[in-house]
Amino acid sequence: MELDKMDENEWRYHGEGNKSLVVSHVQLSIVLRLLKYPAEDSENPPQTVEQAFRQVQNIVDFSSNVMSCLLGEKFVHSGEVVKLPLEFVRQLSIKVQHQRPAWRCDKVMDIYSGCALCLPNLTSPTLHQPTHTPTLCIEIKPKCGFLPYSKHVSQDIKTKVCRFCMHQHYKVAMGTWKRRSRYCPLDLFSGNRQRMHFAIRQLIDEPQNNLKIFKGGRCIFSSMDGIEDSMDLNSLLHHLRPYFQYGNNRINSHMTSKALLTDFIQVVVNALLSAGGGDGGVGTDRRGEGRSFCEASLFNKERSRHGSQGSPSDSVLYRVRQTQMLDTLDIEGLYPLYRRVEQHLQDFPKERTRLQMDGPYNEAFLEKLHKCPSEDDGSLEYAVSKVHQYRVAMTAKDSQIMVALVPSCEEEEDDEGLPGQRQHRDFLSSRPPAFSYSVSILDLDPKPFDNIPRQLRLDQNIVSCYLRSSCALPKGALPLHSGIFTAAEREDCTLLFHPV
Ligand SMILES: O=P(O)(O)O[C@@H]1[C@@H](OP(=O)(O)O)[C@H](OP(=O)(O)O)[C@H](O)[C@H](OP(=O)(O)O)[C@H]1OP(=O)(O)O
Ligand SMILES: Nc1ncnc2c1ncn2[C@@H]1O[C@H](COP(=O)(O)OP(=O)(O)OP(=O)(O)O)[C@@H](O)[C@H]1O
Repeated sequence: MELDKMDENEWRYHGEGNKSLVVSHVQLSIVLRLLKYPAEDSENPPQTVEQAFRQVQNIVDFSSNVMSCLLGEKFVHSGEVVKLPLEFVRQLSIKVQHQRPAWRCDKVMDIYSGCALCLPNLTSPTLHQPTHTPTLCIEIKPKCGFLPYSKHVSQDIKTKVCRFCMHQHYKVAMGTWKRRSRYCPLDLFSGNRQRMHFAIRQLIDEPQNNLKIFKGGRCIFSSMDGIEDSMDLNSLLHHLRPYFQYGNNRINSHMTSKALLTDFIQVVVNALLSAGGGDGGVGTDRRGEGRSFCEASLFNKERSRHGSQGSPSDSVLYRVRQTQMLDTLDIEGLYPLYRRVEQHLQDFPKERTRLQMDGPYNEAFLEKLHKCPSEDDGSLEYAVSKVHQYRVAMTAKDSQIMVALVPSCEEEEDDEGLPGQRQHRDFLSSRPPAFSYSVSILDLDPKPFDNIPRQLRLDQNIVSCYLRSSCALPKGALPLHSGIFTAAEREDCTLLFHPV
């Protein structure tokens, strides 16, 4: 990529989140991730070019120096900061505007700084020859995979029902989504194949912003619009069928949609549980023991109690959850420590730099994170360490897991593998067909220190909204799933017990 010869026609809209917009190159396997600003700031950029550059550099440093150490290098691609010609960025912004979902247009792309993050395109890791099968890619935003165990938790319900399941009530009440998702992160992180299968099935039913599926780098399945559902299961099945019908005894046989979906989910589960050549083994995540089931999950409680050992210790799920669990105090226990730091910074504003509240995210930051007294000794250092740990946990709770799959026969032909990535590659020896895969973790940006009060307010709103919905239901009934199964819900449960 030659930065002085950038042409907007060589880039297309790829996707966006709350704070960045991503475009992909039409030929090379790379993406550019550009910052977004609130639309009201579009006339006056909220930061200088130097600040924007620092923000993007901080993202790279946080990912490569902090998150990569915690999550494992094999899963993390930190990318590099690039400085783009402003005219290119302006033309690009005009070009992609009509493809952006309306609900994301409260923010505009940064056209002033020219700073962007250049990353490998994890959804189309190989340049396909016409004969090659396009890569299938599944992106999951799993959210928080454990129940808080902190003594500071004031509401008992938080130790029984997970944050995601409670948040669903709040999101529907606020009009963010039309329907509640029946996905529960604790099922996905459980390491129990049936629970994981169930969780992914729920994501397919109601993807919200937790699931996207790509084929050859193009998004083929997602909830593109916040309110209207634009995903179509039949079209997804149509895309998947060729991947699951080749080989062995399936060449001429017709798979039912249910069997096709079961195979597909099984391949994803295998990838999520597998390791890239590490030592394997079952997780020994003692802090989460006995608290691995969310009472709002629809998955059969008895079954889950008898077989959820946790994910293997070198799997992506284990690493993400362990990092999330750096939030040891819960926002309720953390907030007073935030106040201690905030008070100190009000008295001594210059200390913000020494304490690395906004970076730089280097080895010294990692050391602050690790060197934390086990008990609160009333010190500023304790508070700073806990705040840093909490922010790292927040990043892990908001990250995405990307699983790229290539049928393994393709892989044998093309010994180059999945270029553009440091590989976590293995063969999945599930029932046919076999896939080779790579697993990555995206969106590892630092969460601002000043966001912490918002976290507390949101936590309170989520819990009170959930408790209000519980009061409206008959005694003993948990609000997410009232126990009265619809035909569709029963169907989902039977899918679990198909022979595999
Ligand atoms: O607070 P949460 O759990 O709702 O997470 C926010 C996400 O909402 P979600 O519930 O996943 O739909 C939210 O995602 P959406 O915009 O809803 O797709 C962002 O990821 C937000 O992060 P940031 O402020 O952009 O850095 C996330 O905010 P942080 O809490 O991670 O700062
Ligand atoms: N390296 C990459 N390769 C391929 N696709 C990517 C890559 N990085 C991001 N994307 C796509 O772009 C989308 C938006 O990116 P990202 O999640 O980083 O945005 P964000 O604004 O930081 O999200 P959030 O809402 O969590 O703040 C992702 O959901 C993913 O589909």
